[in-house]
Amino acid sequence: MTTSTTDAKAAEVEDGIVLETESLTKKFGALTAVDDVSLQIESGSITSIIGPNGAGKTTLFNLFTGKHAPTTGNIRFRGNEIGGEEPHDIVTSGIVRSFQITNFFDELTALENVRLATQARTTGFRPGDFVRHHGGIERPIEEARRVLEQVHLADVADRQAANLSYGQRRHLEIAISLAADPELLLMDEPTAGMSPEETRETVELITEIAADVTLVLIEHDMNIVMDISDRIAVMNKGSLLARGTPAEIQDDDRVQEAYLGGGSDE
Ligand SMILES: Nc1ncnc2c1ncn2[C@@H]1O[C@H](COP(=O)(O)OP(=O)(O)OP(=O)(O)O)[C@@H](O)[C@H]1O
Repeated sequence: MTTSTTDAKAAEVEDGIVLETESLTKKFGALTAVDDVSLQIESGSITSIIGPNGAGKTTLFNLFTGKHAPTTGNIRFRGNEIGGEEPHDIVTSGIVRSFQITNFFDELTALENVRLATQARTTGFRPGDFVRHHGGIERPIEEARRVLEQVHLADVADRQAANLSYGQRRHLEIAISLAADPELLLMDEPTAGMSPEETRETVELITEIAADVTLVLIEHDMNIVMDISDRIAVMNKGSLLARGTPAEIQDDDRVQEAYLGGGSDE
């Protein structure tokens, strides 16, 4: 994303709030997975969502991406209600989720994988749709190269995805997400399973990406959470227990209690 595009998008965000939930609730039968959550995500910030197992973090992401429709309550993205919208429409509007599971074609190169994503955005071509032809691919390729550079994979652009290291494959996932030109990127445990070196590189990459894109992370590693977050939202048993800066969260007795009482994810 270019700086001018980012500026233009940021200017459209009222009060600097890019995503807002209001009394958001999701029930699965008798179970309330997300319970009356009102949360604001500021444009340009890194927000980490933390909480013990089963706290509702993934369900919250699934509500943001349209995988689940809210039972009650609202989700507004740049002022527009998106609760219950189709996943594809939500991606198009600017919310993209980066998956921790591999979500690309092993037999294609890194560049080809990202190019499918840039092509999907610029020409309507969908990954997996190899039959229809939608005209020129120079621009998508150019964009794909730029995105690979952004995630420090330019050197391995022509290597098959199958032959990338674990850390590189995870960065390729991030590249594919960025290729959709998101305004808000949701990342689910971006450093899970990584070596300390890969973790360090990924944390660095996340802070670089945050210059262009608003980020919301689900992250279990408290060192990373405290290190990179502007804001932390703590969930417990579906509810938003606390929200604040890393310093505020560290000092919050309710948070300590929830983690000690409810068991942590580690
Ligand atoms: N599709 C579903 N159907 C029924 N129950 C669900 C569904 N998805 C989640 N749940 C339940 O909702 C609650 C919240 O789950 P969720 O996965 O959102 O928690 P989480 O905070 O992401 O946990 P973890 O850190 O373990 O991934 C859990 O009790 C879970 O079993």
